[in-house]
Amino acid sequence: MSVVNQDQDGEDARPRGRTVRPPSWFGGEDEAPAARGGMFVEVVVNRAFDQALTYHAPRKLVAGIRPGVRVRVPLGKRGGLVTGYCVSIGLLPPEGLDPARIKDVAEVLDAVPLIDARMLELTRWMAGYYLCSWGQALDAVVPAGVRKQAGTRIGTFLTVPEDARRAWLDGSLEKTLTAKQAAVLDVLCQPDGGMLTVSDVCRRARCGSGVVDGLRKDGVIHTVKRRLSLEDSRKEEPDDAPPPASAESPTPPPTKPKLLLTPEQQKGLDALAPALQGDGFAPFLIFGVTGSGKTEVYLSAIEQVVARGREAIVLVPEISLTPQTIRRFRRRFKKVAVLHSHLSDVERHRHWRSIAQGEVDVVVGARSAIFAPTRRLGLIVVDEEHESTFKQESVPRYHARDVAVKRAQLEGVPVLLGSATPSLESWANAERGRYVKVDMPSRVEGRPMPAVELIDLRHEKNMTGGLSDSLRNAMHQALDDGGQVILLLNRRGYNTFVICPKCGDVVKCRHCDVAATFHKGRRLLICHMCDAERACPPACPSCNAAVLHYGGIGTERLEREVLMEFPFHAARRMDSDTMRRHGSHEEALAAFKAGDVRILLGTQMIAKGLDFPNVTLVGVVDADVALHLPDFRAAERTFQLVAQVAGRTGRGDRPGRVFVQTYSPESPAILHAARHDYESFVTQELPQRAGGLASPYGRIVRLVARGRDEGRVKGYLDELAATLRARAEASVRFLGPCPAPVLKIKEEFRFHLQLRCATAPPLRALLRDLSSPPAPPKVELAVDVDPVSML
Ligand SMILES: Nc1ncnc2c1ncn2[C@@H]1O[C@H](COP(=O)(O)OP(=O)(O)OP(=O)(O)O)[C@@H](O)[C@H]1O
Ligand SMILES: [Zn+2]
Repeated sequence: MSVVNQDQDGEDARPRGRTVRPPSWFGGEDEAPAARGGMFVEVVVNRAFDQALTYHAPRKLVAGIRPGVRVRVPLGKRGGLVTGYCVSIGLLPPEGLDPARIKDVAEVLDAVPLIDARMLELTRWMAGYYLCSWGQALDAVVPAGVRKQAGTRIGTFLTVPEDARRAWLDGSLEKTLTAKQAAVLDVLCQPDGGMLTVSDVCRRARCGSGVVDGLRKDGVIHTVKRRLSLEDSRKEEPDDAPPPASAESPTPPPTKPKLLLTPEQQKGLDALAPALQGDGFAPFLIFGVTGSGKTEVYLSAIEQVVARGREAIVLVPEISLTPQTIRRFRRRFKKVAVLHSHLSDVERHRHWRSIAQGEVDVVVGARSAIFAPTRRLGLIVVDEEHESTFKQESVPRYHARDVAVKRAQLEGVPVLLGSATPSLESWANAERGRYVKVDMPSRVEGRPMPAVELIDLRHEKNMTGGLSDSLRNAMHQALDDGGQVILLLNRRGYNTFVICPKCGDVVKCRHCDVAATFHKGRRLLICHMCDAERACPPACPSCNAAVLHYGGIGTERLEREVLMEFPFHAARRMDSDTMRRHGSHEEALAAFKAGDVRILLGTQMIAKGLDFPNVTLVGVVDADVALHLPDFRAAERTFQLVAQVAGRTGRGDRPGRVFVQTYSPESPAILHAARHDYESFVTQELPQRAGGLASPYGRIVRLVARGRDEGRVKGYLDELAATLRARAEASVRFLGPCPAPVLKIKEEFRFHLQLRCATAPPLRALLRDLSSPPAPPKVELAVDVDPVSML
């Protein structure tokens, strides 16, 4: 039970409206603060500015204040209270600061620190690296549910003050009380009477609450308010609270014996062994083709670490948090916490507490699980390390893989980055000797990689509904042979654009500068940027021509084609339109696993990580979707997507086939993906990056200004760019400012500026302070370090 407010009684009795003592500026009439027995604390608040602020903790708060607890402190001219994190404590104020001008901490919010010293260090690194404030980084680390103490509540308890207790014990008090009042005192002065609510006391003393009220008015008993811990809050309100989301999941009985590692897996594990047994930072890149059994290596590595009494954090992309993945961990470890984005605040708080209390061995989760408050971390694993979803697209714009490497370094533990298609950044780090590369070049059980055929769409005559004759025939064959089929089309909706054949205008979203997508099921045009809907216009909005042409194929249209062509085989579409409901993802994958669904079609959510042995055919309906985006990673993304989806087949006893439909069969990304040849792709792609100082040869910071007034946004970014140019070292290269590839989103115009440099320090020095010129009203500036999205 954590005590937040030990003030006896008073709390309730105080006249309403009286607030906490106003922040005091130490005036001349007071003694020096240190002389009053206080301490000086550095506090970080969630504001855009970077420094920690110094406050004075008065003597009564000193006992409860420690680095990592949250405090309420006055901020600004009016001294309104804000919440911040105490990051350090000292007896003396920082040099040069007039102690007389230091304000008081008003309240300490946490009984135990929410973050430890290493997390403080990690967040400070994040602030410096990602050019955000320390407070913003701290708030990202501690989940909202923990900050709000979701699931706990404040209870009111009765106590007997010391003088009354003595009077009760020597019998002098009893004479002045009625029988019922005496019964109440009797209950409260019992050894277990320390933490009872009014209703507890009334029940035990068999009296009404009026008796208690009378005693309170007479000052014989007092009330205290205390925040109940999660567990006690639950005990107090059994009907109110949801059943505990157990961090310790019921462990399903092991249905399969543990796999015997293949020689290649064993070799990989042997390469990790010294690091797993040692105490030091050791980063590895596990480069293993699809189906090489990387997960098995992670599991064995984690076993070694858990056997030493340490904990492991495993990061996976959110879409890979499938029941299949979770089962694989739960079969092997008793105490697994799964952190996914559907957790309620209360569930997240419970997981967080049980991890912090050392009750969990393995934390499996998406991006933010990298901040899990483990006590004796022994290993971090980042699976599918190339996935762009590890990057957070709001402040702090961190990349969980890179934070994982930093955290491993600070905690002195090994970190495993695994992928069949590593990011070029990680690959370059391995080449430069920063990471140790562990190769797993073949599939388990000697299974061959699937044969890939490229279908050149320029020569295909008979394309309906997105399927070429060859792909169609291959599907028939695979299904007739009892196999299952995966079809990837990374574009949802029915038609991807609506165009006027007369004037050539495309119907756009009313709020964004993008073509609206036709969703036939809903008979609407929908914007994929802002989700705004509009009715299908009866005529061209620009020239009023009566007939509009609907073109471009999305998953909804593909589904219709598949249903018509294969009416006797159950098909399922998986995209964010059909998978809205919580649990629908699991349900669809279960039906596919059971063989009830024979054709699985969808967007990238079906392309990665799935392990279904009966899939004998994969079709990539349009490999070019991302190939021509204005983004230096377009080729890399295309390669990864095609190689990953191709890897979903041939994972069982039967060989797999892959058909890739493309208009660019000579493009290196597609050609090398078809040959499962990562290294040739990289060899070809890296030199393209070097010249432009693109990552991994250069560090990039992208500044995006946005606002409703186009001229103002443009003017501001131009001015900012000019200011920065004047200050920048010669080694910093400027790209822009110019309109962002998507000029307008949700009525806001966007301009961007990229700064590139071979090393990070000149960029950081340049961008630390972006306060001048100040952004005009209603213009926002986003600073994105190591940007992943360029649109
Ligand atoms: N030693 C082994 N013996 C037999 N089967 C194994 C062994 N190791 C792994 N497997 C099986 O091989 C399949 C692929 O393994 P896993 O999912 O770990 O591959 P992966 O390298 O993570 O692939 P991907 O990158 O494509 O997701 C799984 O079904 C797994 O159960
Ligand atoms: Zn829109």
